[in-house]
Amino acid sequence: MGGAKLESVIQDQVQELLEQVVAPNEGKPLCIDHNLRIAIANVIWGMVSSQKFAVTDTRALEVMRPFDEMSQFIWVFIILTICPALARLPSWLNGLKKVYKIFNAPIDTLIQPAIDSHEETVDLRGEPRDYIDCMLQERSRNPQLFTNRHMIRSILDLFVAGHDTTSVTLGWAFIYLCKDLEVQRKLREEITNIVGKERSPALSDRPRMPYTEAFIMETQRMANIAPTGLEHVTREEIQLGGYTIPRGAQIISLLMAVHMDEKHFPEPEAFRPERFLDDQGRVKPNRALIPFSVGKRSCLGEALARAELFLFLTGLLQRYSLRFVDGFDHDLSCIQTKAIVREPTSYEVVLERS
Ligand code: HEM
Repeated sequence: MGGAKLESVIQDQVQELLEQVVAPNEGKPLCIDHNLRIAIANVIWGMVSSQKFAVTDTRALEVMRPFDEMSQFIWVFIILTICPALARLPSWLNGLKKVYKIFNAPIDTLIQPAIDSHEETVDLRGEPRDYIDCMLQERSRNPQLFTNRHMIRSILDLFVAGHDTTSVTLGWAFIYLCKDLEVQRKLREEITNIVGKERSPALSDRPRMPYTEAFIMETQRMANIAPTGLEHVTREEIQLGGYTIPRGAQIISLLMAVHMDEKHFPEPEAFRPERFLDDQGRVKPNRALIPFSVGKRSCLGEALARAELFLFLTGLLQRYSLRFVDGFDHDLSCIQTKAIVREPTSYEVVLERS
């Protein structure tokens, strides 16, 4: 799927969010988080299948349900890790039956039917319409490369890696905007100056919007939604910072430790987009900002995530100002049960047309 098509998939979701969710709730307390989660799931599903879902349609979000409910049956995996032989018991005895049922539901109702219909309509030599087409074209060139199960698994990977990460980052961005109304004013001023009110913000506006860019960078630095990278294994012995790390060692990078290091970011606890701007107000990159990690196995969805963050934020702030409900202030605390993604505790915002 080309960049322009992906941009319009995101813009559609932003417009629907504004028209169907925000407009009817103008001036009222709104927990926008749930609708953001639907919109981001729909963007991923649009990229995977070209199917367009309305922002009130939760079918794509259902793909995330098993992962959201994982804590309920995590004990099954713990017991099977301690005693792998139990996996050979019938699934109704070792608890796996319930796990399979929950995981298979979105595969049976959404993912497999989409793969089946793509198999009937794909042009194996033509321009791929979406991710499923790309996979089918690749498999036609090399049938041994992967199976149907691999394909389903890789679609689930896109949801797991690309869903909470993006929607939670937006959730933090709204908190920072409500906590610092001066930052919000500057951001909205830049949107008005560069985009105006007549058309929707586009990715081509981005190079001319350094304050917005700096705001997103500072949000990612402070929010640290992925405090660590994924696990990696060293392929050979390396020397690092005076330590010898043997071949085959498991490595997890602490991205948050870099973002909160005052050597790289003075007064790291302060939210200051200006730290990413030079004297002339141009974006000043900092190599220590690594929310997507670094190297060959860094985030595969960085470009998509950055496009989503920009278009959702600017689309919303173009038309609305945001504030917390009277008398409320978020203390930047996170939900403790989410082990991988740092998610803020819930809050409501009031959106007023500007
Ligand atoms: C703000 C949003 C996002 C953040 C902060 C983020 C961050 C990260 C981080 C830190 C890693 C681990 C890299 C490492 O261990 O070295 C990662 C991996 C990955 N991300 Fe993202 N991500 C985001 C959005 C997305 C999106 C939208 C997608 C795709 C739809 C995606 C797909 C992936 C995949 C597939 C990997 C594994 C890459 C590999 O192992 O080669 N991410 N991401």
